[in-house]
Amino acid sequence: MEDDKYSLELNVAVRVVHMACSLCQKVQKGLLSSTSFVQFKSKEDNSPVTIADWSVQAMVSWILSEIFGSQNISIVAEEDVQTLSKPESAGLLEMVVNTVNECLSEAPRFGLKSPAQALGPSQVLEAIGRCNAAGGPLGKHWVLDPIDGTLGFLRGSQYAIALALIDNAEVVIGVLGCPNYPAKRNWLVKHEQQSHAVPELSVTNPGIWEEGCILYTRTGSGEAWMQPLVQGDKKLVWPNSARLVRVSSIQDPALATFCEPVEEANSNHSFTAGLAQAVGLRKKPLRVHSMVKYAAIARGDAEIFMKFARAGYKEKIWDHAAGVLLVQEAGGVVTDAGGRPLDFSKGMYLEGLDRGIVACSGVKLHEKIIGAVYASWDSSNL
Ligand SMILES: Nc1ncnc2c1ncn2[C@@H]1O[C@H](COP(=O)(O)O)[C@@H](OP(=O)(O)O)[C@H]1O
Ligand SMILES: [Mg+2]
Repeated sequence: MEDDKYSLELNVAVRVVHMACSLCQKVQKGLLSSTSFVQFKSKEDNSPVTIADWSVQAMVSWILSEIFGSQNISIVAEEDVQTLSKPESAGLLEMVVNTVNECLSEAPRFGLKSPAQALGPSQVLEAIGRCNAAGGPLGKHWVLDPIDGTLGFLRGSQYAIALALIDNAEVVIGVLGCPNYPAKRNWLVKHEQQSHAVPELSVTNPGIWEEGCILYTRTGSGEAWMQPLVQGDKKLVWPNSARLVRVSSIQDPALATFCEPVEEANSNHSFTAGLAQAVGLRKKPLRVHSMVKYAAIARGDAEIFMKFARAGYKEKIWDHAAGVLLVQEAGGVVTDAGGRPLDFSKGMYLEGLDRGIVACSGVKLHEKIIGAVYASWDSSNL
């Protein structure tokens, strides 16, 4: 691969995800310290959406459009603009506009340009609405989950900002912002040792949470990088003490840690418990909201991530693209439960996904899990 291929895209993506992390941290602090109504359950599946989801989507869309040209880019992102456009949402829209403008005014701190004038409501709505591209097999598509794990965000726990670039069906760039996942190595493992009874990764000591991290990678590089978040009002200096991360070298199931969603509704915990027993995993599952699970595998803090959604649920590309590339470039393997690569060519859904998703630090653990799925599927209720 040419060394500089996608380098501008990667550079912009990392900077804009830093901005998004800063935005989310501010909104999360506000959320946790007040009872004001900033949450809005609106989606068809009744999942929560907050002013931070819309604000991040508007801000990222505006920056990408400024740099690459709004006519030239295709963005596939989670949030739609309908709810926010309704007259009864005027108060919410005002909060979003203010949040977006506050964040954009700080763009120079992250090496990007602020707008000449603050954006108005119609510009903000337009930026959100522009992210309704369908994706598909041809051309370049940016894929954004403005806040993945909104439930974790609302609970003051783990969430992620995920931005990926797909080029002709291949994920070529992956950037994951993890504002509550400290850059300190082995932090997760230490946390686990301190909280035997609570397998969910949650906020226990706010002091150590201040430093989140951003992980990023480029296809074919064989490298994944981590940067600490920019603190306070400091400037982002590239490459801002970025360091290489790598998957864990543990191959013995007895020593391996497996991650899964916190919510039973999003993945069948008893099925994965059966798989864990079948392959000889001894540790309790580490339950984490959002794509921070992919970050944990890429950083070597855990070895396995499994997700088995209920039959009929269609996984979305923005929930996986960035994380999958990060794990792969950091040395790991990600497939569906049939052992096939995930197909990012079919639009917003991972069409044809076989049963579930299995991400591992290495092929040996991966083969064991896939083998156990084959052995136990017919007797499961899934
Ligand atoms: N019934 C379901 N089954 C599986 N995944 C679901 C689901 N409902 C929502 N999700 C997805 O799971 C994501 C959260 O992942 P996790 O459970 O691993 O934390 C949600 O992302 P958002 O929070 O961005 O909506 C959503 O995309
Ligand atoms: Mg999501």
